[in-house]
Formats: sequence, structure tokens, C-alpha cells
Amino acid sequence: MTIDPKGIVFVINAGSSSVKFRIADVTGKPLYEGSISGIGSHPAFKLKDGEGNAIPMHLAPEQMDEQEDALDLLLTLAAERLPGRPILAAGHRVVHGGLEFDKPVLLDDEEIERLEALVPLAPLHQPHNLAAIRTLEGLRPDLPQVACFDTAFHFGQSRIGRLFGIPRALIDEGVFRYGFHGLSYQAIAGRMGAVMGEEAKGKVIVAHLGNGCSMCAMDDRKSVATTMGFTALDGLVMGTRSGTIDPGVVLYLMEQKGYSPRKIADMLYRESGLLGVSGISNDMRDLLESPEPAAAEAVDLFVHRILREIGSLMMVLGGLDGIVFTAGIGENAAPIRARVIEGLGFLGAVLDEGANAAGGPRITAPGSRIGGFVIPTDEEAVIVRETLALLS
Ligand SMILES: Nc1ncnc2c1ncn2[C@@H]1O[C@H](COP(=O)(O)OP(=O)(O)O)[C@@H](O)[C@H]1O
Ligand SMILES: CC(=O)OP(=O)(O)O
Ligand SMILES: [Mg+2]
Repeated sequence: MTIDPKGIVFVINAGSSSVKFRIADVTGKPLYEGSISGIGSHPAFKLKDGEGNAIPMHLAPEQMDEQEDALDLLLTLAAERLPGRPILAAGHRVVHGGLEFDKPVLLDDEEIERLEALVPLAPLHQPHNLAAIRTLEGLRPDLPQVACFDTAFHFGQSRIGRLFGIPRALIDEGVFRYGFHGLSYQAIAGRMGAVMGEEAKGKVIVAHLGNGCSMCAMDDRKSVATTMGFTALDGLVMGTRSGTIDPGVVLYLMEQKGYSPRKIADMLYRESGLLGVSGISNDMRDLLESPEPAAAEAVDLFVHRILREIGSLMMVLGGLDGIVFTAGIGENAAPIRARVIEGLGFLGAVLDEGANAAGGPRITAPGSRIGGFVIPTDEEAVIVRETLALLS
């Protein structure tokens, strides 16, 4: 298909606590972008134009309750501010692509149904991702919609790296490690060269620390291993998710305490992590400011789990040349980055305190044996690119 040069593309990225959205032109340039963040804690709305100027637009609190609310906003913006410019397609982040989807796909009803079957594997994300797709399908049945998957980036990993030690019949059904945050890792892989130079081609761990947190071990920018698994519950301690726990805990809760599957899911996905351990908040900002010992303990555990997982990923890589921090905490929380780099001190990592406080991009001192970097992620740019590629 030839692409109308006046056309625009919608992007919707529904995360667990936020929705980020963008309207881009056919070159990928953002015309408008924004976010509703802190859904479930302190909802905040931001909107800016392509030059980065903030646009005042009033949103009532009830319009910031759900990840789908962004859709109304995009349609209003396009109608009011971009009249006469055809909407060519909508690109969505879809967290779980299951066994089938190893690359972006133009959606039809049958595919949407297949993705709905994966809702139980990503309960904090997939329902929001699909609700936006269904709502838009209802409003604009002819609009092409593209799904870009968080799981796709990890498809090239070795089979051994993806297996759990469980009966083969389950493995054959698809019970193995998928890994997530792939659109973010793809965005970072695309930017590493410009920020890191030759080091980008080495053995690098990218730490995506947002409300959901994971790390990806990359060798020459390809995913070799990652901390999330079959679901986005595995790995690091997150805002409200537990990360890795002994599966025996789940059995104990079921058998000894009579927890239902629903109650266990709520506990692991929504009541654990920073929120569960601190009893105060899922938001790292609140915990870093809090004088409560339980807040400090939650932060200590967060850092401890990152360092333990770096140890494990480093062994899979066979070394470590660099570490990249990204997403809400990774890009903004200098004290967390400092503690991680200091934890790697015995390997010769040396923090540059000033550079870290200033947000990088390089946060380690000259001569540091491991390079530390901050690279802002841009999942939306990846979605625009993939969506336009599928259209043409
Ligand atoms: N200035 C900051 N200092 C510390 N943490 C921050 C800061 N800004 C954002 N965060 C953290 O980032 C999280 C959101 O990350 P983000 O990547 O936007 O989330 P999501 O996983 O929903 O996409 C917040 O919950 C908060 O913990
Ligand atoms: C997969 C995942 O956890 O995403 P997010 O960090 O956006 O919640
Ligand atoms: Mg996110």
C-alpha cells in the first residue's frame, strides 16, 4: 500500500500503572504525545506537542482511571487539532504474544481472539491492551490495527535458556520463559550504539525499572536471557508484583491457608512488591522520601534482588561490559542507580556521582571496568516504526 504522506498513526502503550500515547506522522515524528501515569495511586496527565511544548487540557480524575481513557483523548486530539489528516492505523503494545506471535501483526477478529486467550498470562496488561483494540474497532471498524508484542524480542534466545525444569508435556504446550518489556529493549538496542559507542556491541545488561521491572542480558544487542518468565510476575521485585518466589509459597497458601487462585493472583500481582513489603506505596518516589523503616527495607530488597539477578545474567553472558538503566525508576531514581553500580564495585565499576545525579547518559567514571548508562526508553517509537512497516 502507498502511504498518504499527510497520514497520521496512533500509538497506545498501556502499562500496568500508566498509558502512554502518541500521534506520529509517516516519518515517525511525534505530533502529540502524552501519558496518564500513576493509575491506581496518584493519577497524573501530561500532554505535549511535537516540539515538546506542554498543552493544557483538562481531564477529570474519572477520565484518568483506566488505561483505555487515552483512546478518547487521541480521537479528540486528531479531530480538533489535525483536521483533514487521515488516521492510517493504530499501533498497540500488547504484552503477551504467546507461542505464535514472534513479530508485529495486523489484527483481525481471529487474532484478537487468540490474544484474548492469553489474558490469564498477563492480567495486569493484556485486558487493557485488548480493550483499547476492541473499543477502537467498534468506533472505526475499517482502521488497520497493529499489535506489537513485548515477548517478541526474546524469541531468539536459546532453547535451554527458556526452559523450566518441568515435565516435557507442559514444555511442549508452551509453558516456558517468554520474557517481556521487549519493545523497550528493542528501543534501547536501537539507541545503545549512539550513546555507548563500541561498548554497545559487548555484553550488556539492560535494567528496565518501571512499575514492572525486568532485566535483559544482551550480547551485541540481542536478547540472551531475561528475568521475566512465563508471565510478567517473575524476576525482580516490582511496584506491586512479587518477582521470583519459591513456588512452595503458592502451595502453602493454597493447601494450608485455603487461599483461592483469585486471592493468590491478587496477592502476587497487586499486593506484593514495593507496596507489599513497605505497606506504604508502590511508587519508588514515596519510598525514597519516607522515614519509615519498612520503606527502607522495601528499597533494600529491590536493590538486593537486582544485584542477585545481575550475578545470574552475567554468568549467562560470560562477562559484563556495561549496564543500562531505563524506565521510570531507571531514568529518574539516581540513588537506586548509585546503589547498583556500587554493588558492582568489586568488579571494578566506579560511579561518577555528579554524572549520575545529572541523569547521565554515562554515569560511571573514566577507567570504570563496567560502563553505566542511562538511556530513556521509547516503546512508542518502536511501535510507530513497526506499524508503518506493516502498512507499506
Ligand atoms: N523521579 C522519580 N524517582 C523515583 N522513581 C520514579 C521517579 N519518577 C518515576 N518513578 C517510578 O517509576 C514508576 C513508573 O515507571 P513507568 O516506566 O512509567 O511505569 P509503567 O511500568 O507503568 O510503564 C513509578 O511507579 C515510580 O516508582
Ligand atoms: C510487562 C510489564 O511489566 O510492563 P509494565 O512495566 O509496563 O507494567
Ligand atoms: Mg512500561
